[in-house]
Amino acid sequence: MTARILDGIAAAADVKNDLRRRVDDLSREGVVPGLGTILIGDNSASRSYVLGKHRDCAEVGVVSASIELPADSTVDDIEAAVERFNRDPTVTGFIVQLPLPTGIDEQRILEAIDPRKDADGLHPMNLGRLVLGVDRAGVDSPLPCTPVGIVELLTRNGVELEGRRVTVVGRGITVGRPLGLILSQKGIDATVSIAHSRTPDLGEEVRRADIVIAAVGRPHLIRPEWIKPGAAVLDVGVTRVGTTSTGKARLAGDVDPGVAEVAGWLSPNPGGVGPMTRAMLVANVVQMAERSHRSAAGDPHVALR
Ligand SMILES: Nc1nc2c(c(=O)[nH]1)N[C@@H](CN(C=O)c1ccc(C(=O)N[C@@H](CCC(=O)O)C(=O)O)cc1)CN2
Repeated sequence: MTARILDGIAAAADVKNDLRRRVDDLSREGVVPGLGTILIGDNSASRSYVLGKHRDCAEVGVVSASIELPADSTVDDIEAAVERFNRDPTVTGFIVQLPLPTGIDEQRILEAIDPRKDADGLHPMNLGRLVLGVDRAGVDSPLPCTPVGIVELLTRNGVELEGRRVTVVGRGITVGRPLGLILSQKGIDATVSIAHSRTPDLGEEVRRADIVIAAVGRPHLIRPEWIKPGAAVLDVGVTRVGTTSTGKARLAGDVDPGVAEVAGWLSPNPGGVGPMTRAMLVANVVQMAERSHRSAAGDPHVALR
């Protein structure tokens, strides 16, 4: 068997086509959604992801602004940048690119973001709403981009989630933890296990899964012999494993390439979950612009707090 490809570039293009129409509708009402990004330090992968986010915004007519700070910035410097975007009316939603330089308290920075402008859905108020399974007055809170991108990639390819066993490998804040909550929500109804670096027999956890999502950053950790034939496998993690002869970074995903011979579906890496993460960020920004426009127009169902 050779796995069918979960093509993130194609699915992200479809998502962006839908978004372009929503952005056009907003612009007819004089509203232009705006993304802000804050990049601290000189991590080349982070820089490339942020550039991709600005490119995606431009493709659909969302404007974007960036703040770049040096690696030796203090918490106060970063909080000042966050405050600038909190107050900037042209920025509908913004993100602080992670990881932050060593020594910076990530939680403190995320908590400084106005939850109404939290385009990553990583503010404790928005994550708390996800845990509780509640919306504000029927208005969805922003959800973290990679988990929602994974759900979209699966559903757009017709991979059923209801009643399926999903093993998520990784318990980080941007992927594993929120993904487990989203997949087990009412309406999606998957049965989820979260495995991690201390799981005693990872192979055993992966073997029972209909869907495996690997987000740990350990090259080729997921072995072909662990995969249930026909399962869907999503490769999220990426690790730099050296440099090519032309000096470019050589990258490896979390999934061994041999998995393609056993799985029913496989997301390439690159070209799978990454483009969907970016598309979902643009979707969050557009949704936030729609919400604040409706609220300003006096829609009683949009109570913003
Ligand atoms: N503030 C955030 N920081 C981080 C997040 C996040 O969701 N919010 N997630 C990851 C990184 N990430 C998003 O920022 C991200 C990772 C990968 C890609 C992507 O498009 N990958 C491409 C390859 C692109 C390239 O090589 O330059 C692909 O997979 O095809 C986008 C976003 C950690 N930080």
